[in-house]
Amino acid sequence: MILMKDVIREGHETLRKKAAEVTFPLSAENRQLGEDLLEFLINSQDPEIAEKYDLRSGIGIAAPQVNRSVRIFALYVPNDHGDMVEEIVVNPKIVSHSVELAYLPGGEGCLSVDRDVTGYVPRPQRITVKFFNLDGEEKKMRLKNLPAIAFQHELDHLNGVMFYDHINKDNPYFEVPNSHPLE
Ligand SMILES: O=CN(O)C[C@@H](CC1CCCC1)C(=O)N1NCCC[C@H]1C(=O)Nc1ccccn1
Ligand code: NI
Repeated sequence: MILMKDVIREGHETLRKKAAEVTFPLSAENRQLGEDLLEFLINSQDPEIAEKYDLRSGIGIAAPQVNRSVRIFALYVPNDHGDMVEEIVVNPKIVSHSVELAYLPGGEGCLSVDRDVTGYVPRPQRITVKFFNLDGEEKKMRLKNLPAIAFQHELDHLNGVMFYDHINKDNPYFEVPNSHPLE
């Protein structure tokens, strides 16, 4: 199982690399990696397991965060209806996005960042994405609000981008035009 000791922190060069696409059929280790990433999220949101193994709660985690520079991440995040978006995402692409932006009113954090970085991280509120599952089947999905923000935060990790790269330097709480805080 993935533990916090396996999560690399800012300053580690892998967090700034562009991760490589994976080919199908997946190698045994890439399939296991995808399963381990999702398992980490589920564990991290279980109070007993999280306390037992000292896990920081996560709604997403990307392979580069455990020092594997491949285009795989997992999501385990509630949508607006309270249903969990539970996905192992391989070779993702954003195919279209809204003009409207959204951001978490409390800003974003990251399991690879052991400090609070204040400021809004504006991202398209709605996205249409394409990716493959572990079996190489292509999936197309429309996401909005928290699942959309999480997907984009994880996709950033595959491109060596950290959430604070998006924060307006001059005014971290800059009310980005056409953007809405997620209530
Ligand atoms: O790359 C992946 N990571 O770095 C884990 C991050 C990913 C999320 C950050 C913003 C969007 C995706 C993560 O899940 N967190 N970051 C550290 C604090 C805890 C946790 C979090 O934001 N939880 C949360 C947020 C909103 C609602 C409910 N829970
Ligand atoms: Ni992160």
